[in-house]
Amino acid sequence: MLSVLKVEPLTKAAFKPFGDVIETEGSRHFLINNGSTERFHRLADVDVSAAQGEPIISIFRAQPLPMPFTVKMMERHPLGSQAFISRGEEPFLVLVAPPGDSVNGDQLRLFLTNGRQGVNYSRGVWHHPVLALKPDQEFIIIDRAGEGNNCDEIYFDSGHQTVVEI
Ligand SMILES: NC(=O)N[C@@H](O)C(=O)O
Ligand code: NI
Repeated sequence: MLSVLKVEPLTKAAFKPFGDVIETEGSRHFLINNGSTERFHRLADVDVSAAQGEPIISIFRAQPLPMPFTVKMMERHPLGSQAFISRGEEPFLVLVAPPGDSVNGDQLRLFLTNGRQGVNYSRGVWHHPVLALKPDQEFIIIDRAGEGNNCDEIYFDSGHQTVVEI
């Protein structure tokens, strides 16, 4: 059986089961620095303290997958959240499924960011590794360093094929 995933626009409400949308639009903010700066405050929480984890900041330089592609696997980070913020105003794809012991193809949700949004996957949320849309697309990553296995992967058999195309 083959199903083609529908691309959804990324909104805070739609993404709530999976984590946070990191954006200025519609976000709480207030003036600081004597009125010269707007602070868009606590857009997401960095949840990495399980098993004495520590928050780290990295940069990913990613290459796009050829489109359309068949979803072969998903991963999750059971010990920490993971945030992706595109360094340029570049949209990217976000493929997620709710936390749980496994992933059914019909639980997959595919979002397209508007170029001014990042995402913070909550701990344990299934997601596809970063899905860049441009060559050498760079992302600022905020996630966990520390002991323990923080990456579970799940591979789909060829029975139910889910295709991503935009
Ligand atoms: N492996 C790694 O650091 N990146 C993945 O977790 C990912 O979500 O891209
Ligand atoms: Ni990840």
